[in-house]
Amino acid sequence: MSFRLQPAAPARPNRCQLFGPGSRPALFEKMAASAADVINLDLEDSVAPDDKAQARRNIIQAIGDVDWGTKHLSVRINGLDTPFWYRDVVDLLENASERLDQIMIPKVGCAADVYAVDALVTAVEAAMGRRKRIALEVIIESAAGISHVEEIAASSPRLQAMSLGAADFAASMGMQTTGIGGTQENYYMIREGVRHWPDPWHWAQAAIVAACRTHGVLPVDGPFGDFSDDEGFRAQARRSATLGMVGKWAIHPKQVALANEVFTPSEAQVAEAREILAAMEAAKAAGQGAATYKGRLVDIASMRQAEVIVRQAELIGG
Ligand SMILES: CC(=O)SCCNC(=O)CCNC(=O)[C@H](O)C(C)(C)COP(=O)(O)OP(=O)(O)OC[C@H]1O[C@@H](n2cnc3c(N)ncnc32)[C@H](O)[C@@H]1OP(=O)(O)O
Ligand SMILES: O=CC(=O)O
Ligand SMILES: [Mg+2]
Repeated sequence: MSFRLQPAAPARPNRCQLFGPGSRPALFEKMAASAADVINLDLEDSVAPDDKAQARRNIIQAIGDVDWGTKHLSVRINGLDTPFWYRDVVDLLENASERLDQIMIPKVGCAADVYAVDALVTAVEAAMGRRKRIALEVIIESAAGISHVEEIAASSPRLQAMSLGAADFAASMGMQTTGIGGTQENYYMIREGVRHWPDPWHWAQAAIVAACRTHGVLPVDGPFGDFSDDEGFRAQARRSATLGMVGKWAIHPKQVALANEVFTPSEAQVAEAREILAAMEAAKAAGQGAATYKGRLVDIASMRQAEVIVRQAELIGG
């Protein structure tokens, strides 16, 4: 381990981020009543250009009027390549109540993109005398974003979370698919005549997790478009959780329970983690750094692995 300790990511649950278009205010109360940890009110790609101004007004009003409980409340602004983003930031921070927790920046391609939003947020916060410091989250969803993922993760002390946006990522990379996340029919290997489908998102996810863990940011898996396919969602989410991601987006309310299920460690996982910690405490007391647990090696690294699971459960209240 480097002498620089790995910074901890923000200690808040982020198992599911539920999205809804800012142009459909009828959904806001339903989003607030959901079991998602994070709410993303959208001004970007789910809102048509002619509806952007009204969507901003809807969101500003709802931030103050709706009871969001303890949810982490985030608004996705428009990308820096559009004429909309600066007005999104200015209108939100001049007019929305202090209930707003976070701004999500889509299509981030380099650290300077985050710097630009941070500078504007900082200026408007100061001018308005806002007391709550707004957090930032970013979406990695372009070739530039994944190429600069590490500098983006290090770009601002406001940065709390980073998601993979599979739809725009696929488009930017020129991937031959219209699917949003999940297994891709033509991405397969053949062994002895049998097809196997590897995960085309794996490397981007692993790069995001490494960048996030280096800089104390929460790594999150983005959308899974086919909301009729529960098992497909589960499989994608389980792969993400196994790689170190803390949560996943829901683009339909039926995906919230699926994400919460996968990103909440099961009772069996937590019990096993606690048993490993106990086995290692006993080993240490006996002057040993390694022990046998259920016929397999556990050592001091196993304690760090077990602690990840116990910490996740404690964060969620398990
Ligand atoms: C690639 C990306 O950028 S993804 C992120 C941006 N995209 C989004 O934000 C899209 C979010 N999702 C949606 O807009 C919608 O869920 C859609 C368009 C996919 C489907 O909408 P609908 O056709 O209304 O869905 P459906 O009829 O299945 O809805 C079932 C119920 O869930 C409600 N519902 C639908 N979407 C949401 C939502 N996002 N949040 C909360 N409730 C919702 C509906 O109002 C309906 O409620 P009811 O039973 O009380 O009538
Ligand atoms: O914004 C999300 C995406 O998948 O694109
Ligand atoms: Mg996108």
